[in-house]
Amino acid sequence: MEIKARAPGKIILAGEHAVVHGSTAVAASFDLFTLCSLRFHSDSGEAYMNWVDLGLLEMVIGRYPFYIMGRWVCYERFLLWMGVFVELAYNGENDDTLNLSLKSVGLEFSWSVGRIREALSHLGGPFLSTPTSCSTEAVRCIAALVEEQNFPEAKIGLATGVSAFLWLYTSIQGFKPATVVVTSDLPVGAGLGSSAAFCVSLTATLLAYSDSVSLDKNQQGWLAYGDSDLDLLNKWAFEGEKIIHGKPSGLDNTVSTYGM
Ligand SMILES: Nc1ncnc2c1ncn2[C@@H]1O[C@H](COP(=O)(O)OP(=O)(O)OP(=O)(O)O)[C@@H](O)[C@H]1O
Ligand SMILES: C[C@@](O)(CCO)CC(=O)[O-]
Repeated sequence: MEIKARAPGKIILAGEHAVVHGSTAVAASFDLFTLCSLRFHSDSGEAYMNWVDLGLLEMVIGRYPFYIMGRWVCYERFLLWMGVFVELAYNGENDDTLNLSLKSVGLEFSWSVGRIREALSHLGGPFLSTPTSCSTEAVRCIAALVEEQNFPEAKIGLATGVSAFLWLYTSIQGFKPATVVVTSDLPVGAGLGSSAAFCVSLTATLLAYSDSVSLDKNQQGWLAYGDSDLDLLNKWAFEGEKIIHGKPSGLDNTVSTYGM
């Protein structure tokens, strides 16, 4: 199953920047969105595992030639291995990786989940229902994972977004192979809240896959989060914003979460 979530940008009508120092601001969301989609590889992985298990079993049985109902077993084995190869070809993506595709900024990343676990599992997540700040130690470990990706120098400003992704993903979903694709209508760094829309849409897909929010996934079209779920979403998005901004006021993620 693939889940998609979208979150809008924001515009500040009065109080831009002063809001960071505690002043009141007036802001609104508007109809440019960041869209995030998430698909866990294990959705198709079970079938693949079954074929491999069967294949291994057959390898053992196949060593001993015998007849079943007048036919040689090796005929069965041929069919079985054909099945394994077809399944492997189908599930080319069914590996142990976490893939992040940032379409609108032209960046692609892929980590082995084993490597992410090695770097981050000692931090104690997943935290899911308890929005948790990225500690200095976590920042250091995540920075190592980002550096290993040979981030293009010209786009190094976007590295904070990738760090926020790794923190939100592992804190909410732990260490699962998946593919995440992000597209956006919003220009980056233009004061229109692209970082908040990034954090909100990403968090919304991650939470939608958890038991912490209640969504009727049988409904067609876009679903809306309920009030208490929006609160959890907003708090996690704020933790992502802190990684990107340092000391944000929380206005951007709040407008993007509760906006249109
Ligand atoms: N579509 C996206 N894909 C990846 N990262 C993104 C995306 N949009 C925003 N970001 C992250 O957010 C950062 C931009 O945040 P920044 O605060 O500089 O701009 P903004 O959020 O557009 O503006 P403002 O906060 O003033 O409204 C990027 O450097 C990147 O880390
Ligand atoms: C308003 C904001 O976009 C800063 C703009 O200078 C972000 C924040 O509130 O932290």
